Amino acid sequence: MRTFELGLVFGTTIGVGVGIILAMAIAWYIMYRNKRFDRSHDTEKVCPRADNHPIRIHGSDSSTALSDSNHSRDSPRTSEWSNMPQWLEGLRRKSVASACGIPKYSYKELQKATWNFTTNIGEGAFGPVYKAQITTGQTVAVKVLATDSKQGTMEFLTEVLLLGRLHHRNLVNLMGYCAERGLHMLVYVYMSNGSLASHLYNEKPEPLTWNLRVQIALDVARGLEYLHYGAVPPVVHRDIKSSNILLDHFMKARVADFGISRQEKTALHSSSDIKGTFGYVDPEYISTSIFTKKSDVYSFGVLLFELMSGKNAQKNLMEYVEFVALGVEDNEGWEEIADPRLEGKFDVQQLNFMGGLAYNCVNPVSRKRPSMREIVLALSEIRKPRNLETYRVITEETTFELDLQGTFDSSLTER
Ligand SMILES: Nc1ncnc2c1ncn2[C@@H]1O[C@H](COP(=O)(O)OP(=O)(O)OP(=O)(O)O)[C@@H](O)[C@H]1O
Repeated sequence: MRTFELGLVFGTTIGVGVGIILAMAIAWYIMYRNKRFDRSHDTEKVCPRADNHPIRIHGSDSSTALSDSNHSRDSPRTSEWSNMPQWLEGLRRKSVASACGIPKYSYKELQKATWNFTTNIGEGAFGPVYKAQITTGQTVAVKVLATDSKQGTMEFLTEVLLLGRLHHRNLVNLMGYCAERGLHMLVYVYMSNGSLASHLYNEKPEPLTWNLRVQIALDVARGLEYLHYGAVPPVVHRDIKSSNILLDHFMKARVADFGISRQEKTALHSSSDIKGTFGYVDPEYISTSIFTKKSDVYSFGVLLFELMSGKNAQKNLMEYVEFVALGVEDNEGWEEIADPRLEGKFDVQQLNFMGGLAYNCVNPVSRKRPSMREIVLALSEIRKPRNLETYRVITEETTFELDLQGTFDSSLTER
């Protein structure tokens, strides 16, 4: 019996010992592989998983009311993974690396492609933008994020992952990134016809035709509709304005500047955390500090008035709109606002419908504004000259009412 007990103790000790040695060997092997993975820069792609890392759709602003976009922050997996030892976290990253598929460019590649960063095409709040020709022969735009950025590389990569997931013909899609030498760069599709602002404000000789303006409005609406309803998690843009609408070779409009942290951007009031661009910011957001999809709708309404009037939103456009609205009655009167550069060449009915739609978008009460889905539907019908009657029927049947002086029935709308 005693011999049996001794054997049992001996056997257990050996078993535990072998188990510990085995576990240590496995841990060492995983760490070794992980290190090798981290070293292999050349083929590395962005790898943090959005559903495991808190995604700051637009900075660390916790007031964002778009609960869906904060979904990952509270997901059970976040806390599960955040307690993981570093070596296992590294292994997890490796396991999802191949799924990311966002090309990584080296600093040298982009340095060469931009002729040593001499091909500057503009400067935004994030930093300079360069035109570049990459090795495939494709022309791209390289946005260098400001070097004083407080954003860490991991946060940057998380955002790149989010941006890389967003693909739509009306978005300026991300083509790659670079995170090297303390610099963060984003590589975008090049938009050869510049910004909508540059076309509206006399920088280009030819004024935009009315039909093109309607098409641009619809393009932008579709891009925003995708961000609000097609993206997972949904994305609120937070800075819709004419300089963030870019035009491609075929004058197709695409929404730019979505999904990047806004903490570096100019706050409207130094004492508050309100972000956005003067002239476009939802007044309800200013008073509540809560940003919703409807805040994007407000900015889109301002953009529609900009398209109709050719007036700069940052130069008292909305005061002018309120003045013109006083003379609007029974769907008529918005023609007063028409851009003089159109020289009267526009469809009065279409312009009046667009005026009514825009006015609903800028309703001070956010829940009375239409959703981007409703806006796309309305603009698609406005665009078809013979379908204004159909448009009226659709708007009536879908319970919202395009009442120029009134508001949308909020039964279809949401925050
Ligand atoms: N993909 C692109 N293709 C062509 N030009 C671009 C592209 N992205 C940006 N630009 C140009 O670079 C300039 C700066 O753009 P950026 O988006 O950084 O700033 P912004 O939108 O003008 O201002 P802010 O950062 O305050 O919103 C703009 O003139 C824009 O037209």
